[in-house]
Amino acid sequence: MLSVQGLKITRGSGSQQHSVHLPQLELAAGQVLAVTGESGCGKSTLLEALGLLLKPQQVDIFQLGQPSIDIVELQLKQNETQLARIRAQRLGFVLQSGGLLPYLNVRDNIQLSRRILGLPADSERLQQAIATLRLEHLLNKLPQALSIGERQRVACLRAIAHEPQLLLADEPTAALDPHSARRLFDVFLEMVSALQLSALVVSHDWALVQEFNLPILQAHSEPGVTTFALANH
Ligand SMILES: Nc1ncnc2c1ncn2[C@@H]1O[C@H](COP(=O)(O)OP(=O)(O)OP(=O)(O)O)[C@@H](O)[C@H]1O
Repeated sequence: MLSVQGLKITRGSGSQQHSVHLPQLELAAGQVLAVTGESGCGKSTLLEALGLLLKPQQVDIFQLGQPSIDIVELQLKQNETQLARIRAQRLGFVLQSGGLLPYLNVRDNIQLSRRILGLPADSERLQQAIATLRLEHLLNKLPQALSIGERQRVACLRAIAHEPQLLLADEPTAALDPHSARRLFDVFLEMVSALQLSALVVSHDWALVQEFNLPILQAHSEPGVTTFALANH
């Protein structure tokens, strides 16, 4: 669950300044939104703010998870310890860069977030997802021995392995062929439904977004300002 009102983030300064606004967003458990907009409009910036990696200049309401936590209060109090704990427990990230740890094999990369939280390293759900994404034969390999697309699939699985409440994925299918991209979305949506996560997925893949009938959070850009709002279906 995610509830946000009056979110503003400003990056850069002077003529390079760029503001990203999210006037309102309510995301229920089990709901997925596709985030779309042109390159440089602020999609990653928005995800970083919702992922507590970037503190917004302004935000009126920012509630996260179940039971709901008041992020505004924690940010006002600069309670970095608690914010870091929420990031680790409740959030899952798929970064554009993949972000796998190069010295851990695929199995350890996937299990890392579970181990950090003291959960059993493996779970039946995780095994199933590994099988669906056809990653079994890669489990003992290091990331450098994987193709870009394989790394991206591992990064996606790692983001949901600890069963977070909010998944933030930045172009998770960018490096995948259409068939693998579809399979990845299948796994995502299955996990979202099974775990009752909320998810925001940045995607330029219109065909995929339409095929899965995802509601869209659309960027509306003017010079120096981007506003995100739900698109009418
Ligand atoms: N660390 C930073 N410091 C200052 N400005 C930044 C920083 N990161 C991004 N920007 C600027 O903020 C704006 C939004 O960037 P952002 O990466 O969020 O866009 P995006 O929509 O995700 O782009 P893309 O689709 O190309 O990944 C851009 O003008 C970018 O140059």
